[in-house]
Amino acid sequence: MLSADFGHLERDTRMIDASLAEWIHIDVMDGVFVPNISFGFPVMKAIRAATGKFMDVHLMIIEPERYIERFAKAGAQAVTFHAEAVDDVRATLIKTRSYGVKAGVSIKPATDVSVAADVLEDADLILVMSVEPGFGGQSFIEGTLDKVRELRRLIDARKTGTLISLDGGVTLENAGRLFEAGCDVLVAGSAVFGAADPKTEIAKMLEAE
Ligand SMILES: O=C(CO)[C@@H](O)[C@H](O)COP(=O)(O)O
Ligand SMILES: [Fe+2]
Repeated sequence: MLSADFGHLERDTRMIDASLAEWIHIDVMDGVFVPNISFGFPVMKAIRAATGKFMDVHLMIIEPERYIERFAKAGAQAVTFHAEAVDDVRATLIKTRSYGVKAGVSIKPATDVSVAADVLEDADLILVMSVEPGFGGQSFIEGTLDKVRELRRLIDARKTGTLISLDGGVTLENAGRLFEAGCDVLVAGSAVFGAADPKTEIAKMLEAE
């Protein structure tokens, strides 16, 4: 939703609600963990009120453990924090699950995949960043696909059922090979909202699976 028209947030949320997209992805930025500020609880609640879709909250904030419970109470169904923002990734995942939501951990492009691989048993979702977090509309970083392949192999071998989500620079052109590399979820912002027909664009991306 970062790429939505905030002047018409309800309209854009309802448009995604009527699409084939299964999840709505909410990017929360604090201007400290990343050099950009997006929005917080009131806006998230407005989005929640306009859709029944699964709400996937991506926290790009320092000290995320202070706010996870509030996001869960505000209607999030998955809450993902950044591994780089916490001292103890496993403990934060366990705490997140205790609030009754799916627990996700995200890794920045420069963060080693082992940081996520080490906690698969306690993670419902690994969010692999394929751009530097902070802004929509950036180009996909190819090197991140190796992380997806490695996580796919480990998740299948250890049967943890953890979902792999890829976030940043996803387009209709690359969606097919991202699914092929092992992604379960693709997050697309500018490619959807910048398309002439966003709903058709989403449908075509899903056909690429
Ligand atoms: O978390 C982020 C950016 O930090 C993403 O969710 C982007 O907002 C995705 O936007 P596109 O790269 O698809 O434009
Ligand atoms: Fe995101």
